[in-house]
Amino acid sequence: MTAAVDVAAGTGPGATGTLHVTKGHGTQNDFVLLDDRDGRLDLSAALVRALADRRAGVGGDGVIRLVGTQHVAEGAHLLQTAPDARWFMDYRNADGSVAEMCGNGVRVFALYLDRLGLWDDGDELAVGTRAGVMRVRRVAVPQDVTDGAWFAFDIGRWHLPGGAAAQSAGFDAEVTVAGLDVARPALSVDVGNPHSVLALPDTAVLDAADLVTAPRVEPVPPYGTNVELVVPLGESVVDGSLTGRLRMRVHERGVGETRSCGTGAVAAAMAVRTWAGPGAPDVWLVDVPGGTVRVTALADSRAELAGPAVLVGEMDVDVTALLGA
Ligand SMILES: N[C@@H](CCC[C@H](N)C(=O)O)C(=O)O
Repeated sequence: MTAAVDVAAGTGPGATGTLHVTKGHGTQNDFVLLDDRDGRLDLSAALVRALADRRAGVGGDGVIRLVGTQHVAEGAHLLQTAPDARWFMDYRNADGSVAEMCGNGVRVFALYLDRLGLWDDGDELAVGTRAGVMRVRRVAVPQDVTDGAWFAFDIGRWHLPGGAAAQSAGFDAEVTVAGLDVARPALSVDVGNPHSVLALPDTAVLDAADLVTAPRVEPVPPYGTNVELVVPLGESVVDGSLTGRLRMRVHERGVGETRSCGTGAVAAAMAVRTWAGPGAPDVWLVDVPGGTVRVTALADSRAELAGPAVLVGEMDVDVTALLGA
């Protein structure tokens, strides 16, 4: 079913009609999904905020619009190199801002396309995003993890914006987190979107962090950043591979504290791997408040993200009531 808002009236105050939405999550990073495959909806920041509102709306950390790739500005470029990327994930944070990428969102989007009968290219599904094309496939659930359907994809190249200097120092920024006493060194990691990762000594300190208050990052990142707090938990053999394990909490740009962040898990694992130096595991299980995801370092500074995706239900939203509240 496609969106049925009165598009002539726009999607700001005064919009009318109903909007059919689906609610889903990946390790409890939750999203409101809209089917706008024909690209008729001009999704306003006001509508995103209203849908994401946990009291007066549907509730979510973000809103994901499914749109035909040919209908978005980035589409022509994406389709030139990946003509099979027919569907684009237009990702918005709960505050209405546009984000380049959402790792948990890609998996939930893939399940949504499957549910709509739009995953029609066999084993692999090409998803267009502002950070490039993600090729999603189904994978087995790792040993000792209980969630249902798992999906994996190569998230592309990650890099340290601070370059070789940041790599050898292990940090290029300082982050002050409420509830923790001092400013701590952090490493900036770009995974298509910006992240700042800081290590904490143990899980008691991690639990003491107040992430209701936005962490202060110096120097101030020009486009904002997502902040990940991590505690390395050691290494063991999982499914035959030496695997590192981390606990992570995250404060997301445009949202606040969330129960998981896929790109954040990649940034955290790659930061810890950088700090550990040669011999560090390629595979990392990242425990977040909402579950566990797996990050695998690939050749050529690429990384794979794997984790669960769940769709929990659908509803028709009265747009006038939503925006009028
Ligand atoms: N939760 C997402 C990331 C969503 C975007 C982020 N808040 C940003 O603004 O960069 C994930 O799973 O990666």
